[in-house]
Amino acid sequence: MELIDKYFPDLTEEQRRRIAALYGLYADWNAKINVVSRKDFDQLYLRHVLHSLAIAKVCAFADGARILDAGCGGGFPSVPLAILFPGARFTAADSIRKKIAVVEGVAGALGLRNLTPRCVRVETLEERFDYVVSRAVTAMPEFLRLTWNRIERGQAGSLPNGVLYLKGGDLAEELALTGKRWYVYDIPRFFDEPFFETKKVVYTPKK
Ligand SMILES: C[S@@+](CC[C@H](N)C(=O)[O-])C[C@H]1O[C@@H](n2cnc3c(N)ncnc32)[C@H](O)[C@@H]1O
Repeated sequence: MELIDKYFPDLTEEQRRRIAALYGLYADWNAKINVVSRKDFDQLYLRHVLHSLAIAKVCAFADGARILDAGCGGGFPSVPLAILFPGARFTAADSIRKKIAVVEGVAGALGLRNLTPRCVRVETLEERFDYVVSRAVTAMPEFLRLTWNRIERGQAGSLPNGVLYLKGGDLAEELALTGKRWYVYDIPRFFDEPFFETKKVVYTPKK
């Protein structure tokens, strides 16, 4: 929790309580359904919670913003973001039922009413979103094929609507293949921990 306080010193009591509760909730769920690699579970706050919150350092979502977490697995990045932005509305989508069961369990225990877990393939969704957030789902050209049509033009936060994706390593070639203009934010601009050394938030607006 100190790690989160270090970079997000202005959390409300409710946000702190919810973030602090994540460890116990994921520990219980992960014992039943493995959604967070057991070898990095003791680094849950660094590798999963803080990593997810890097998106918040790039874009602040307005109240009412509609955000899709495409391929959310156990709820990253959407669960930490939904705690941080209680006025925004998150849809956490994954095609694997047992992963969605974990997200339902965690969100239910936290009383996180601004997050809706959905067991669905994202390319079959019919509703529109202001932003798509994601981590570790598929290569970017394919990811955009799955999600781009779901995004509505506009601005429901500090950046124009678009895709915000957590990525690592050298991505110039992969991003170039999409034919879109990308803005790359190195996470070490926000967080000091060596874990983030090569990690980035990449963003493209829906124009
Ligand atoms: C490596 S996991 C990452 C999970 C989470 N985003 C994280 O970073 O912890 C990739 C997830 O994407 C989901 N996924 C892949 N393609 C999908 C699709 N077309 N629709 C919904 N979920 C998908 C998989 O089921 C899997 O849970």
